[in-house]
Parts: sequence; C-alpha cells; structure tokens
Amino acid sequence: MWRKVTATSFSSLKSSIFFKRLHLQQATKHNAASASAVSRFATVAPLQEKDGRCPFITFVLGGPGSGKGTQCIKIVETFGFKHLSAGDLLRREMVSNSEYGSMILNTIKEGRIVPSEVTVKLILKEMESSDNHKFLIDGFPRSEENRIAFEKISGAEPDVVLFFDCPEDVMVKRVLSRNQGRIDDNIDTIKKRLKVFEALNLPVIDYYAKKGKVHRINAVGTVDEIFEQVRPVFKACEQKALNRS
Ligand SMILES: Nc1ncnc2c1ncn2[C@@H]1O[C@H](COP(=O)(O)OP(=O)(O)O)[C@@H](O)[C@H]1O
Ligand SMILES: O=c1ccn([C@@H]2O[C@H](COP(=O)(O)OP(=O)(O)O)[C@@H](O)[C@H]2O)c(=O)[nH]1
Ligand SMILES: [Mg+2]
Repeated sequence: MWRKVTATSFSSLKSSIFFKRLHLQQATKHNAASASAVSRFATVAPLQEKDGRCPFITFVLGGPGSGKGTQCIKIVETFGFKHLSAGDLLRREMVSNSEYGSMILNTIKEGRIVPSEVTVKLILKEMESSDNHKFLIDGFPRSEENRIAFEKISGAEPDVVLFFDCPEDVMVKRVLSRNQGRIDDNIDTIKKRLKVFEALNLPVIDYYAKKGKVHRINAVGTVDEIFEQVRPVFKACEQKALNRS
C-alpha cells in the first residue's frame, strides 16, 4: 500500500521540509501572486525518487455546482479512490477551533481562495494518513499558486485532471438548490466564485491541458449520463493506478 511503502519518505518530507517551510511562510502575508509562488516554495525531491513509487493522483476541477462532489462519490464506489474534498477539509478545519478558523470563514464567505499553505497542509495530512494510494483531490488546485505550492511541496503531479465543464446558468441553479446550509451558496457569493473560477482556476486547467492531462467532461445531463463519460477515463488508467499500490 502506498502509505506503508512511502511512509518514511512522506513523514520525513513532512517533518523536515514541509512543516519548517510552512512555519516560515505563515509568518508572512499570504497575498503573493502566482509568479512569486515559484520562488516561495522550494522544490523538494519527488516522492518516486525515494522508493520508485508514488500515489495515483486525480485533480477534480470545475466551477461551483458543476457536480464535482457528486461524481466523486460515484468514482469512489466504482474505482475505490479516496475522496479528498478541499472545500470539506477547509470547512472541517474552520469549525475545529483552528487558528485559521475565522480566516477560512471570511475567505469562503467572499468566494476567495484560502492561502495555499493551509490547504496543501490539510490535503497532505489526509493523504499521509490514508491506506489508499489512489486519490481524488476535489476542488483543488483552484489557482496557479495552489498548483505550484502543491507540486513543489509534495514533489508530485496529478496523473489525471478531470474538468467538469458546465454553463454558468446551470451551475448557479444547482448551487442555489444544493440545500446544505453552506455560507457561500447564495447568489452574491456565487457571482464572486464564478469570477474567481474563470480568472484563477481556468489557467490551471489550461496548464494541465497543455500537458495532455485534462479530460473534459460535459457536465450537463443526469448524474448517470455524466458518469458514463467519467467511467472510461478511469477504466483506461486502472492498470497504471494498480501498479502504484
Ligand atoms: N448532473 C446533475 N444534475 C442535476 N443536479 C446535479 C447534478 N450533479 C450534481 N447535482 C446537484 O447539484 C448540486 C451541486 O453538486 P456538487 O456535486 O455539490 O457540485 P460541486 O462539488 O462541483 O460544487 C448538488 O445539490 C447536487 O446534488
Ligand atoms: O482548494 C480550495 C478549495 C476550496 N476553497 C474555498 O472553499 C470554497 C468552497 O469550495 P468547494 O470545493 O467546497 O466548493 P464547490 O466548488 O464544491 O461548490 C471555495 O469557494 C473557496 O472559498 C479554497 O479556498 N481552496
Ligand atoms: Mg463540491
């Protein structure tokens, strides 16, 4: 299993490099643009250099309400991935007496993006504590800065990027009827989130598209119809994912 195989490398990465760097960065302001992120996060040795193996990572991207979380549940059921929703991790952190609680609350309320250090730390912690080696990272990276932070700090890249492509009017309708009591599921915040998605998240999708990693899914249709587009993506890489275990 991935965690057992790489526990040493990942733990030492965590204690020796990631957390030390994190403390340094937390003392600074978090508003750096993606360009400066390149220099803010020093490169670490890729996980696979340490033991020849690395986790199988899928980034699940798309605008608010495009159906990322819904499809992740089906992917988990069918292909046995571990689902990590960045939004859920941040909401859990927010209500856990964390020092970041009020910052996360205000950021989500405004539809902005939480500083990369915080989100990457939560994601890597979950990955490390999981026995699974196949991960769906849902709703992350949301910006080039997020992407660079993850890749530099973890030394890993996604194997697959799913992009749920959905018209804005459909996304707005779905979010407004989501009914999960979320502080950001109101029309004012949705408008801001759509702008942030276009300005900051589409460049991430473009970046991975140029690397041939993006699978565009037409996110209009029933949940089952959409999953029939998703299924072949994972069927095609089942063997590759298995080889990582
Ligand atoms: N294909 C679909 N058709 C209709 N409603 C959907 C579909 N997929 C998801 N939904 C609903 O839309 C809302 C947003 O879906 P969700 O999976 O939470 O999206 P995201 O994680 O991308 O924001 C939820 O209430 C969900 O039940
Ligand atoms: O990597 C992330 C993921 C989420 N968020 C914040 O959390 C909110 C909700 O994210 P989630 O993925 O749950 O929303 P969804 O797209 O599923 O509606 C976003 O608008 C952001 O404010 C963030 O800052 N960084
Ligand atoms: Mg979601």
